[in-house]
Amino acid sequence: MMAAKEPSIELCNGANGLEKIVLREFRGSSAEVYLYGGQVTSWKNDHGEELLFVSSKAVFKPPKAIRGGIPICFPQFGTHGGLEQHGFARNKIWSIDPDPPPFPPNSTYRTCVSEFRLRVALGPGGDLMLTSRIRNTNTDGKPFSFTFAYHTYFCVTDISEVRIEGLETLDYLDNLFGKERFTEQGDAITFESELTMGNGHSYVYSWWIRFISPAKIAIIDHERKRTFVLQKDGLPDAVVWNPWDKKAKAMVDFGDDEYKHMLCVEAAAIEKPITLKPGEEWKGRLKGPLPDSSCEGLQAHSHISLQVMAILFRLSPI
Ligand SMILES: O=P(O)(O)OC[C@H]1O[C@H](O)[C@H](O)[C@@H](O)[C@@H]1O
Repeated sequence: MMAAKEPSIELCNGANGLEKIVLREFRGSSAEVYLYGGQVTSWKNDHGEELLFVSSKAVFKPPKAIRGGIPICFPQFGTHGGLEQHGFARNKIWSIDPDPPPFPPNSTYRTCVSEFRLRVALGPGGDLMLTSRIRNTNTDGKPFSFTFAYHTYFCVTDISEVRIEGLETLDYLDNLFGKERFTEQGDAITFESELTMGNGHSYVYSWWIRFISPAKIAIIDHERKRTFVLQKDGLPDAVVWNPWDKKAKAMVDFGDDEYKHMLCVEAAAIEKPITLKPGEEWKGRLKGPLPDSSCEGLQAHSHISLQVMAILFRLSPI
């Protein structure tokens, strides 16, 4: 029998010399987080199987966001606002700061000052949990509003053999059809050819959905007989995305056929932006229990044995 390894946290150089943190757990599960983007790029179970998708063409070079893993979309999801697509958190070099000091009172950072702390935790059984805490640290009394998503890229065996459960009969806004609101009628979302919805509109590649409750989404990979159950707190919306063939070909950092092996299911707060008054804090959590773990296993995170880091960045002065 193999001896159990000690849990460990290691800071090392990743692709293109960018720093990353590697978390390892007793039974062999692991996770990797790049300081660039505060982005999780790998999550492996006890058998060393990769659960997240990262494109073979991903560019690990700022300012291009890393294509895959779990990019953080903040303070704006998509193009809904005046910032670049998905905001700029994924394009920042984050820093490890276990105990960030308060901002100095005479800080030059103004209205949009916010403090963002991310904790990435790997549970003893290999479950992954991401917790974002965002605080409005404005000293001028102004509120701060943002939208947010954990843009999780799951690795799937064959997209045509995947089903998503938990988003049925919910309203969704279609990103390809002028952001019109529809209600999904089907039993579960499948991707048999191109993404099609039961509303007469077909060939839908991208949409987002208001997700009311329960806060669980199951992603079933039939071919591998694997089920991811995604749990989320503080994140009422969900986004499902696969670029499909044409968009895949148009993306420089994505292989032409890689769309068959990935699926983004994103825990998000989009439809109603989060607004924080000065001093207020918001928390958004994503829990990824290991595939095939039972629902009871979702509680295992109360025994987090590795706590990685607190990450702090400040938005640019205006
Ligand atoms: O290419 P990116 O900026 O990383 O965005 C990737 C995708 O993210 C989301 O899921 C959006 O719904 C898509 O419209 C977008 O294409």
